[in-house]
Amino acid sequence: MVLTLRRVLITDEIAQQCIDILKRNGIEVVKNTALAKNKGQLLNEIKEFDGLVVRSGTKVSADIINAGSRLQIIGRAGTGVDNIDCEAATRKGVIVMNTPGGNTMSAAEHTCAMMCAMTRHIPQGTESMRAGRWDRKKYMGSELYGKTLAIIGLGRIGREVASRMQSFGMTTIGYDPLVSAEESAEFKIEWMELEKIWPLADYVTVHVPLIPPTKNLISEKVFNIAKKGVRIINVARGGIVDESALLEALNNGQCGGAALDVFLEEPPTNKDLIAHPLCISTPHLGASTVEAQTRVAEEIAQQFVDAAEGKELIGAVNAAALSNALSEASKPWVALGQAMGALASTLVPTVNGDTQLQIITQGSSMKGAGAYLKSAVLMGLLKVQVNNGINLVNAPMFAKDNGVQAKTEHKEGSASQLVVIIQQNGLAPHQLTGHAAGSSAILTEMSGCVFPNGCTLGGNVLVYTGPYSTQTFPTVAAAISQGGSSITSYSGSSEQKGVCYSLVGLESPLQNLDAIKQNVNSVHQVSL
Ligand SMILES: NC(=O)c1ccc[n+]([C@@H]2O[C@H](COP(=O)([O-])OP(=O)(O)OC[C@H]3O[C@@H](n4cnc5c(N)ncnc54)[C@H](O)[C@@H]3O)[C@@H](O)[C@H]2O)c1
Ligand SMILES: O=C(O)[C@H](O)COP(=O)(O)O
Repeated sequence: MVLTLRRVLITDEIAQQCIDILKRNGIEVVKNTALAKNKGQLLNEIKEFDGLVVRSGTKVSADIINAGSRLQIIGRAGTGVDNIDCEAATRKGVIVMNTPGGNTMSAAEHTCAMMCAMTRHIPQGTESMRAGRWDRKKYMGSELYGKTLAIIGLGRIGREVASRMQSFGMTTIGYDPLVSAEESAEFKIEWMELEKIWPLADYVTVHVPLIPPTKNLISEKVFNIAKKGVRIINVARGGIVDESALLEALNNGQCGGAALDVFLEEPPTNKDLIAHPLCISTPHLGASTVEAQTRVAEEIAQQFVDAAEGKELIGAVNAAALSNALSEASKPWVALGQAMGALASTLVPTVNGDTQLQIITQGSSMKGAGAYLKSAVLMGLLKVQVNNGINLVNAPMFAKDNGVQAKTEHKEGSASQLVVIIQQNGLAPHQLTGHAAGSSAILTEMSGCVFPNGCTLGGNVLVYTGPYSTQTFPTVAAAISQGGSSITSYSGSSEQKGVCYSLVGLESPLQNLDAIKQNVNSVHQVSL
């Protein structure tokens, strides 16, 4: 899959470095931040661009993505991709990428700053002095020292917040379903289940993505079992803290303070929450530092350039297979997977909901390769049927839509190889085996028939079966020549149960296979 990035549209405020890097690499850039708030115009404009760069301000909905007839890549200069319909992008084969590490420090520092400011009433004190008051008694604070901070989400930002607040003398406890207690202990965070955390925490800070399990994570139920006066910090995403429950808890004293950088709707519509004397807030400023903005602008631009040059694909959130397809070591394996998928499609009457695939990686160097080779095999398998732009990004989704079941398995062993088994209900399974040699994809076995010298896969290939006969190849060769093509390679397999496979490389595809059909058991034409 080659990206052709000629024109890129930027619809949010991004540092100049992004534009400079893209332009230096011959990419035309249009920056129009007004489009973030004008969906109608964006729907119209997007048609003219190959790439789109946004921050959190532009809602990249399914209709915008589908209107982007030449759109190939969406870049998020930042972390959260919840403003991008990633499912719609994947379905259309559009890569979504972000720059997750670029603003970690800024977001962590903002979290800590808000925690301090909330605890010592700094915004309220500033406001009162601006109003000419000297309210020393009203703004009595408390110490962070000795208090317990619960960190929900122990990823990049959560860990940075932990180390900073530990230096204030806070005890850090936390939860993350993907981080073990042992790993968490390495960051001096005591891992606990959420139910245990709530009654212990003086402060709760959330650093999770907004996904269905984290929506309203901090709810009325949590406030009911939390320590009276618990303070809440949200520099992650609006919607993780239930804003109505928070307001209610601030009003009834169950919550002693809130520090919010992000909101369910931005700008926020819950004015009573923002106006509450115990709530301090900032307009989504977590990543708004010169350093973070420079980093994310440079990173997203460089990632676009590298992807366009086919060098590497960094930061793609919906294209694991494609990321691997650009690495030198994986490239021939991805090509092999696609070719074996296409050959597998010739072994069943039609690929449908009855089709089951088993993708087996063998050899220690292939451990973990199943995840991306599955996309490659599915792309090859479905390519013939799905005309509508199937690629390594959307192949698993098309497979799911078609009811194709695909399982991966890894087996240890000294030799590295890929095995694809295709089966349909009531029919015998067929197995294909292959490996990569240098930059070539080699098929060694097809349905029990062995290619003694291996068959190098690629290009337009005619696959025919029949009993071994010295007569068959000359008649097929004559038909190819009459059909206006010529032969570039030939591989014949051993005979198994009276059948052998022949793979004939063609200079150009044939329009009609009728002349060949008369002389063989079966014939298919595939592009590998
Ligand atoms: N306010 C800002 O300007 C700003 C800046 C940067 C990032 N963010 C946001 O901060 C959040 C965290 O960013 P990050 O870079 O640390 O992400 P990350 O991916 O490094 O960490 C997120 C962690 O949350 C964990 N998690 C997922 N589901 C969970 C659940 N149900 N309970 C507990 N933990 C769960 C994940 O396992 C992961 O470890 C994201 O929502 C991001 O969009 C906001
Ligand atoms: O997820 C992120 O990276 C932050 O929320 C920053 O968003 P922003 O780029 O719109 O400031």
